[in-house]
Amino acid sequence: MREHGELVAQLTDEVAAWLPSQRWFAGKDRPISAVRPLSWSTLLDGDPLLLHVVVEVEQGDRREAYQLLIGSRQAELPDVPHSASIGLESGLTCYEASGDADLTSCLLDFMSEGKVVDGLTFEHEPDAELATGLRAHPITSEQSNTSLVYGNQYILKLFRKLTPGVNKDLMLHRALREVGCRHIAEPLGSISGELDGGPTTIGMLQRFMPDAVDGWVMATTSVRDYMAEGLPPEELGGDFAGEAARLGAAIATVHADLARALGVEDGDQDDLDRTVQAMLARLDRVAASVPELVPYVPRLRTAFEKVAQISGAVPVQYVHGDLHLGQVLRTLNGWLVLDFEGEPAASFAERAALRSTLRDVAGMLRSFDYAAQQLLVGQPEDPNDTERAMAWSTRNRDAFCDGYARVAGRDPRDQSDLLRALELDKAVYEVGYEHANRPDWLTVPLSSIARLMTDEGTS
Ligand SMILES: Nc1ncnc2c1ncn2[C@@H]1O[C@H](COP(=O)(O)OP(=O)(O)O)[C@@H](O)[C@H]1O
Ligand SMILES: O=P(O)(O)O[C@H]1O[C@H](CO)[C@@H](O[C@H]2O[C@H](CO)[C@@H](O)[C@H](O)[C@H]2O)[C@H](O)[C@H]1O
Repeated sequence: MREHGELVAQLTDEVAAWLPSQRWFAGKDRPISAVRPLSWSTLLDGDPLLLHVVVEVEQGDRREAYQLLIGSRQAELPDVPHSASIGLESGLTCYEASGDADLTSCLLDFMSEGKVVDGLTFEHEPDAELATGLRAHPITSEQSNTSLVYGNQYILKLFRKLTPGVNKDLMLHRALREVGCRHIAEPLGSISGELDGGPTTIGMLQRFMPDAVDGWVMATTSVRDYMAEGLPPEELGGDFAGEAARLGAAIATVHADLARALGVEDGDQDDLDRTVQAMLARLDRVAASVPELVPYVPRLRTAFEKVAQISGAVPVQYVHGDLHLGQVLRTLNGWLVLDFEGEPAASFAERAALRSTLRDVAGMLRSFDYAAQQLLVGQPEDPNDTERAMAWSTRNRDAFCDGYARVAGRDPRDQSDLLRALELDKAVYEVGYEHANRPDWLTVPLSSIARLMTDEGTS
């Protein structure tokens, strides 16, 4: 089909060896059996060369599509991290090019010009005028995709694992912008290609907030202060509870905006039954690959089955789907919510499904636990540290729920069975996520499950 297919085909073994060391590669739980190119586009020709490549990664019965930006030069590796090097092929140095600012500026230029380049469509949103010629650097914070910041003005997220169709992140950002939501970074452009015969979003451009700090950084700084000082949380300079309450209020506002933009449906018993089935299925799936989860399975099942007995309808709507502290940014003007893509491992249908807003509340409550516990990872067990970490978590979880309740007019803690089950379901998801992505962190969700199972999960 397009030029440079031979180079792409020759690189597959090198790509297979290189993928497992990439933070964004979500298949670290199984060996790779094959890598096959699905499509490639030449974005810059000559020396250097920039190729956009979609590969299918086969791991036993699992097949997933990932996108790569491959740079290739006759010279040695340019100034990019050593880990970017993929291999030498036909005398060319081939490397992951997202860190090569000489190559990546064309992505913004193409969006600004609204170009179609070798099968990829670059667009700006109808009312957006984009600057050109800006150089980009990849962000360094924890993330499942790869984001490039252009001149402190724009941020382009390249979705690594691809699912066919318009990405939910882009779809919900557009809907929220339509209703004037104050808590999102404005969507400005997108890149799409083709996967499984249909147009598929591969990148989204948004306004970059240079003055922003992400919630995870703020929260973990506060935890560190708390663990180091030995003072009650409210006496600390870095107390996070006020922010946690404002964050709760912002999330309730985003939920109301999503409902205004895209509607709310009355949930029924079938919805609850489906929720329980999905929780049980996820539990079985994760327990089958993570033996450490197995002892908790019977009690987790009981907590999930309780959801089917909830009386009264639980309304459903579009929600964020994977809300945590790394998905929210504190700017000078308040909290912004990022990344409405949903859980990276979920299928397209799961991400598109309407859900209870409590799912997002549960996600954020889990994140307060994570922030509190991450300092303990790899440390010898000390009950005092654990107690302090949990005190920080409880204080901030309560503040978040208070802020949410003030705006929503209903307190999420009032639906305790559903909230607890959703939190446990999220923790089960995290066990699977950590097992596949960050095995060293597996103890974080596992210890939460152990605790939630013994203390009946009061928040
Ligand atoms: N508009 C923005 N302005 C400033 N920083 C941003 C913006 N969007 C994302 N970020 C930074 O990038 C990080 C990852 O973004 P996110 O959309 O959550 O990516 P991923 O889906 O890969 O996890 C965030 O935690 C935040 O630090
Ligand atoms: O941000 P993503 O959409 O990529 O979400 C995935 O990665 C997250 C980690 O980067 C992961 O979140 C888990 O770790 C966070 C700390 O790094 C913590 O705040 C979250 O509560 C915890 O779930 C997320 O689950 C995963 O889908």
